[in-house]
Amino acid sequence: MALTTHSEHICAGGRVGFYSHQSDQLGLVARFGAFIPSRAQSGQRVPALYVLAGLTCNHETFLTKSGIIRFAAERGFAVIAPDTSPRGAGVAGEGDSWDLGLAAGFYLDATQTPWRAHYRMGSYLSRELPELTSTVMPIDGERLGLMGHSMGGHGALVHALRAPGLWKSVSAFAPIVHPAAVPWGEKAFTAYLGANRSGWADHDATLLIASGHRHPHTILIDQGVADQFLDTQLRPQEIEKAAQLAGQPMSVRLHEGYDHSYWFIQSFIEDHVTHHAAILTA
Ligand SMILES: N[C@@H](CCC(=O)N[C@@H](CS)C(=O)NCC(=O)O)C(=O)O
Repeated sequence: MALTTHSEHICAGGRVGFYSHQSDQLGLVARFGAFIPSRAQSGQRVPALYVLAGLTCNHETFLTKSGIIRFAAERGFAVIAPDTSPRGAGVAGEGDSWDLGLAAGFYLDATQTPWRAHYRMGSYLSRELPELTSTVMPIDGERLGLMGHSMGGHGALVHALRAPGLWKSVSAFAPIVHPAAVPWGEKAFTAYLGANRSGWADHDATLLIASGHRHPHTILIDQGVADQFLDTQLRPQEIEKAAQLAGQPMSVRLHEGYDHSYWFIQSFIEDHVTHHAAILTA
């Protein structure tokens, strides 16, 4: 459980830091970012928001660009930002395309050679990292919320629907809601999970809801209408339809003019922190 500290900085009265550790699940050194609010300095354990970034990003991106830290500080929330894929797995060609391999781990455990040895971000996120952060940081492991952007939005929805007892609250920005039916998901799932689509349903939020998975709290989704990936990769109407049919509480908000970038996230991040706070501090 030893952590290596790469840098730490005072921010919004708390501390933001970037760390690495030897991951059992990944079999490699893994990096993550964390914000610990000042409230935790008095020995109090605080709720944590886990934030999952999208394709091409890393463990720094969400903390740096979303503007979340100021709002987390006000609420007394920690923020934990995992990386978006293993690093150093040595899979041939893993850096060749931006939507597969490096920075494109899709928050799942690969079952296919050559990915399966190290591409285990699913178990890393659902088990190893929460255990680690609740052990070495003043975090209350019973009050964890999960949010993400794009590929990270997919990760947030899937993990929260599969483990609502661990992830007590969930929200997403421009998530890939139905990866089994869009090019990003089809490419990644074929490589990581194999061509047999029957194994994909457990990794697709729309299909999870259709097959009976539920989250007890409202799922908040924000989506920009000028997002360049809206119709090809994201299609929030798919999960909205599934949620309506299933009776899953969900709020899908469409925002005219906003694109896929962190400028969009920055514009609505406060609402997401408020959404999580209403559940985690109830
Ligand atoms: N590289 C892609 C875009 C990738 C992209 O937009 N990634 C999103 C997540 S899916 C992101 O947040 N990128 C980092 C950033 O905007 O800072 C392209 O050329 O179209």
